[in-house]
Amino acid sequence: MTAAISSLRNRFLLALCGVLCLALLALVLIARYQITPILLENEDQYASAELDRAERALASEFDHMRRLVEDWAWWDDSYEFVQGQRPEYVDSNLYDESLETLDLQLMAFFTIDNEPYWISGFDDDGDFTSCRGEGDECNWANDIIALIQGKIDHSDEDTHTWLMTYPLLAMVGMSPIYMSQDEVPPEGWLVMVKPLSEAWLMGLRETSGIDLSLNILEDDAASHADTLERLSLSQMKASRILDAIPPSHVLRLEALLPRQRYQASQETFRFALYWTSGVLIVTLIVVLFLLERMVLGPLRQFAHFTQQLQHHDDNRVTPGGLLSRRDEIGTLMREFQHLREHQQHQQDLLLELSQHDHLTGLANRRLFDERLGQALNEARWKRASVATLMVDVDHFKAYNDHYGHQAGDECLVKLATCMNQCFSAHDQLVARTGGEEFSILLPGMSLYAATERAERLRAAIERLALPHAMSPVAKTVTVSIGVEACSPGRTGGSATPSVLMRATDEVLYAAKQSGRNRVCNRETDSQH
Ligand SMILES: Nc1nc2c(ncn2[C@@H]2O[C@H](COP(=O)(O)OP(=O)(O)OP(=O)(O)O)[C@@H](O)[C@H]2O)c(=O)[nH]1
Repeated sequence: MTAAISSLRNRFLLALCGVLCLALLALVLIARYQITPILLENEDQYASAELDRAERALASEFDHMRRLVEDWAWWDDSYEFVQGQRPEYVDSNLYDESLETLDLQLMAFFTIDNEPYWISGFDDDGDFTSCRGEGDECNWANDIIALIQGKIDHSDEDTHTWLMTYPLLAMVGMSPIYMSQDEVPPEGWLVMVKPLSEAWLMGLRETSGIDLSLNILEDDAASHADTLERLSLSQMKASRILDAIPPSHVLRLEALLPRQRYQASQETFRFALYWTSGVLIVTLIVVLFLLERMVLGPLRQFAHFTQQLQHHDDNRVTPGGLLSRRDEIGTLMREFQHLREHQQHQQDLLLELSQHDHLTGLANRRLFDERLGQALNEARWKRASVATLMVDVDHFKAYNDHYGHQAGDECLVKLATCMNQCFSAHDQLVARTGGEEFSILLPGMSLYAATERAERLRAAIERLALPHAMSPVAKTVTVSIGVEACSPGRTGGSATPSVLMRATDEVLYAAKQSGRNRVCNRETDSQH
């Protein structure tokens, strides 16, 4: 789990997914708190405009009613009728078909004193009645008449229209009755009551193009503000209270409206959201792909390379593709390469220092022992012999004491050079294994051959003729050499470095004991 999270790729993936989620969340929040309120406000305005339109359609019905009632009220026959002069007016005008044609429920004439003069209309059972004043036959209309009388009481001498909710839902038109030509005071009032039937409402719906309905609420405390109820995602209901009598019954105009704009806007927003999400996801994939190609892949290759180095595969070549890059990874790789080369150089130097003598540059004891061990192993396997020489400078203490330590050093260097020249084959090794003591490894060489080569070395040193005034052996610097060799036949292939060197040291000791400036091996040693 930790490894999964610590992976750079997974962390990038997580970070980019986080960014994607934040972006989507931001979009949703913008939609919720910025766009949706605007859409809802637009919807409120649209609903209000539609209610205005419905009211205008209703107003044209009022106009129609006004013209109708004024037509009849300003007719001379009507004027004379309310004066009581035209008894035939009833039969010729106020009959059932006449009212049906005009689509009226009731037509009532009032005297100027606000008393009912004549009432014609259909009762609750649809039976037609026409009677004078408030005759018993017209009792069914008493409530309507009382309401109209109340209106007449409070009105000026002008045409009025209004809506009535009780005892029936109707549109009422009321006009003073005038003579058409003469300027005379009104003689009474003509009132027409048109029921707002379902058929009328259908007509209103057709002319307005709005799904309208009129509902009566027995709640005079209802709010007069427009209300909007969102019924579903596709439909809403806008309501407005209309002025109507009596006040105890409230008339509410309701319009069922489609929510096309809201739906279209939502659809558009959803479309934008999907596209944005899509673009973000594609961006994320592209970013991840580029990241993988440009950064993570090379980094993984680099990490793999360093792991191989760690597992001691030091010879591995730094991937050329990474080295040749011109970006930061290329710089990193080149710096790493420089560091590696520097480290390699330091390592070589350390190895050199740890395996060589700083004065003479010859191998030291550590390298000599290592190479001797290898040579013995190889000889065992090849069934070959290995010879070793130990070279000691005679009376070197006296040399030092006489010529000084510095001159002693120089003498040692010259001797080392001479030994190197004498044993320069690639498998031969000259080492400084003590202060003024040297050891020489001669793989594949017999005791005899090694003794002969040792002798040549001794002579070569003698020929150097390095002055040694204090030496009791000679006037020049001389050396004593012990020679030993192990051969498969003699040692059975079981010789070890320490055994061989101890044996060599013993014959060197013998050479010293027998007078110095000589070469000794076990055979010459046994002769002494
Ligand atoms: N100048 C110099 N002298 C060294 C160095 N290493 C060892 N010596 C000297 O070599 C001398 C060795 O002395 P000894 O061990 O007594 O041997 P020796 O005088 O050569 O006598 P024999 O070996 O018995 O012939 C000492 O005086 C050391 O100080 C070195 O690196 N430089």
